[in-house]
Amino acid sequence: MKDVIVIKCGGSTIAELSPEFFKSVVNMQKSGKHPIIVHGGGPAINHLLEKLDIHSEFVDGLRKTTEDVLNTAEMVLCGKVNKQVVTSIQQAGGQAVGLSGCDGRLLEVTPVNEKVLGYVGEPTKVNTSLLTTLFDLSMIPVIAPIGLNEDGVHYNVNADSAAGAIAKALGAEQLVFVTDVDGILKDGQCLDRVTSNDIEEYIADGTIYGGMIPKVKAALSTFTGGIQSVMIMNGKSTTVGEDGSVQGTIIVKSKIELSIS
Ligand SMILES: Nc1ncnc2c1ncn2[C@@H]1O[C@H](COP(=O)(O)OP(=O)(O)O)[C@@H](O)[C@H]1O
Ligand SMILES: CC(=O)N[C@@H](CCC(=O)OP(=O)(O)O)C(=O)O
Repeated sequence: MKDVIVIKCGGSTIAELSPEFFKSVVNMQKSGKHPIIVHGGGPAINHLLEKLDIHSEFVDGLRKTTEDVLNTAEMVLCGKVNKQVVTSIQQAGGQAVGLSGCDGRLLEVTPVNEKVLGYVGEPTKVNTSLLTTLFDLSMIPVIAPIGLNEDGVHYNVNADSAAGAIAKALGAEQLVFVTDVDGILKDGQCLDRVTSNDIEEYIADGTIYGGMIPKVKAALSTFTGGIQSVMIMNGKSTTVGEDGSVQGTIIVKSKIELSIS
């Protein structure tokens, strides 16, 4: 769907996003685009897990999720972070509706690897008509990455995967990852151009690790959905133009390569 811009706001940077950032999202909508925010909240989840003395660890950027971890993640993402983002948009003059992937069965998932990761889900189905209905009401959807399976069991979903699946399902015009680094770094330099083969190599040799892995995987997965460009950018310096253009560093331009805009 033309004019849909999916903006994934990482937990690494969400607290630092400026009022101007949210104003630019609202202006984007006023100019006829349909922005959707998908947010993370990894550091806030870590903080509450530590307070509750619940152990958690990551495997290739995905959090191993026991029932206690799931309950904590859901409380933080849906109860706290989601409502903070909704409020920020409303303070910037827009109208926003906060949803998790469970609301309206927005994000149906299957387990990624129940044995290793527990309650971690990979999106399989997106309720796109719920999102387009919100567009018709001039609402900006703000989505927390908790999904559910066919039986209604809740799963923790990496926010990058959720954003990729939503962008792909809607045939979005653009997918933007707002995070705490300028783009994909190698030996301290931000890379201009990265092929899908490079991505495999960089994951294998450790250049791309941790939280960057779900981002590049989500970026690659959107290509089959017709996305033309995926950007990774630093939330500390992010502004979004009214036309949906984003001042950033890296664009995935085709099915196989990332390149600077
Ligand atoms: N090659 C890479 N280039 C840049 N960042 C990388 C790379 N490999 C791993 N990372 C890590 O990915 C992090 C961003 O992912 P993450 O911490 O999950 O942020 P977010 O909450 O925004 O999703 C960076 O802060 C960095 O530590
Ligand atoms: C399965 C999985 O890893 N879920 C993530 C969901 C939040 C998230 O993705 O937050 P960021 O965008 O800040 O990384 C987690 O529990 O941290």
